[in-house]
Amino acid sequence: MTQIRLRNSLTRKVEDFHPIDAKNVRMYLCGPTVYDRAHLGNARPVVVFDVLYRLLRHVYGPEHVTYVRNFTDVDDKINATALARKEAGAEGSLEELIRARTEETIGWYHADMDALGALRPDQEPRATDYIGAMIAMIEKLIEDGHAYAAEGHVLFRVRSYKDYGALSGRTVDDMMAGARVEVAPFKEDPMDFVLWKPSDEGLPGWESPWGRGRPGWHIECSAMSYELLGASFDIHGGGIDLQFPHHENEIAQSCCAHPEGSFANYWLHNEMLQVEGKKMSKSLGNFFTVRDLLDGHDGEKGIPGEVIRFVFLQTHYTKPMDWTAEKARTAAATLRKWRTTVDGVTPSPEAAPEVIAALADDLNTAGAIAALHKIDDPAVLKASAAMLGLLDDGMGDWVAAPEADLSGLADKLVALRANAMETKDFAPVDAMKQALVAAGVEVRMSKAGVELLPGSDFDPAKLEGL
Ligand SMILES: Nc1ncnc2c1ncn2[C@@H]1O[C@H](COP(=O)(O)OP(=O)(O)OP(=O)(O)O)[C@@H](O)[C@H]1O
Ligand SMILES: [Zn+2]
Repeated sequence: MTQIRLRNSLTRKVEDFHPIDAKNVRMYLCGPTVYDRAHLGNARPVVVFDVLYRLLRHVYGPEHVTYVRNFTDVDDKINATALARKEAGAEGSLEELIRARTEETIGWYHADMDALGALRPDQEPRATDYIGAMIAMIEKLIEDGHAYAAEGHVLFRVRSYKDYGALSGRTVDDMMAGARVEVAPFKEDPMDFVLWKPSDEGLPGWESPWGRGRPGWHIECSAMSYELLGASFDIHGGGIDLQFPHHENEIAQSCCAHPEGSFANYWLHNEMLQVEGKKMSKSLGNFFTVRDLLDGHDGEKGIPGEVIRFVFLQTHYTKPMDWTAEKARTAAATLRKWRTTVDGVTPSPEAAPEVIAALADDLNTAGAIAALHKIDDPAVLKASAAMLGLLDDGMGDWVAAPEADLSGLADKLVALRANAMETKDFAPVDAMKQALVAAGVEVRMSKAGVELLPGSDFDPAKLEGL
């Protein structure tokens, strides 16, 4: 059996992965808060953990892996969008408008992530369906002295959990110095965080032993993962931005409420998609949505989901990355070439061992892509690309047969270059290159010859007159 190795944020080391039960390998990923369209950064964990899911299914068998990703459907931002609609004159109660907003957003999320070739998780629990489980967990924490009720709130007593900070590798005092902790009169300690809080009149709320209210964000994941995966499971994932405080708090809650378990044994964090060195995020306003990119926006043509996926996979998940149009162009050219090769081919039963080995080595997706480049057999290429969610028959619509005769143009460019060598006037070569690039064709010139590869924005009409 292939030995998977993963970088565990808990130990900060790449470790051999040993599941608790090879017949039921269990993974939990923090999902989106469903108040608006996902931005491109939100898609990175989805693609990264989709590759891990595919690898686990390959190694342990598809029926032996359980992948859970939640929807956070209770949140101030959801309430705010519904309130704004109500104020704008929308029909229905606020509750109905909130429900409509979350339903709509979940629909968008599914459509966008499907377009990126991500498999749906086995379970996609919604927080609002698990409020009872959250209340039960909070009651247990109070009973055991790890939490206390005050003024309609329930707070987790951070100093009651001695390992708090282990995931981030920092002490409580260090964390306090760096974090924006909310000081409130009802808190015993500023580090204590909310498990339950009162709901304002007219906003969603549930009856509880502490009055009408709603859960804090962190307890949602602890309760849902416990209900669906148990007190101990294998892998917990999310973006590095969630490591503190969200994941630190999840660990504290789960380990204190269920000391019989270990919660998650391996923690995996993806690095951020950045824009000019800063995390793409809603709050910084430096984002574009996955849908904008897929459909095209601001005069730019749309980028196929498969191309977006390929661009993500060229950077290791532990490294920050930028999105650039240039990366998309090169990715499209490669995919187009491969798609021509595998057209109509039945995939071989086995993926190439080099591709599996690269993925098993802490999801070395760039290494796996490099291995794909070396495969000669189209049937093996197709089977191997599937490990990365690429070259799927259902995702190839964007590759229309190029109507223009690119090989004729390549010959012409070779001739122009030969002539330019004689005359020392390279202007005609440059002009033709520019025209090709403007038509969405990638031009690769080497001593051996010229290769012309149509990208995702290839427009044969622009080649007229060349
Ligand atoms: N720029 C990014 N790059 C990679 N992953 C990201 C980025 N921004 C958010 N994520 C991840 O997206 C997932 C969903 O997060 P969440 O719903 O909290 O995002 P959000 O609140 O909409 O985003 P933001 O952080 O922009 O406010 C989380 O796993 C988070 O780590
Ligand atoms: Zn979570």
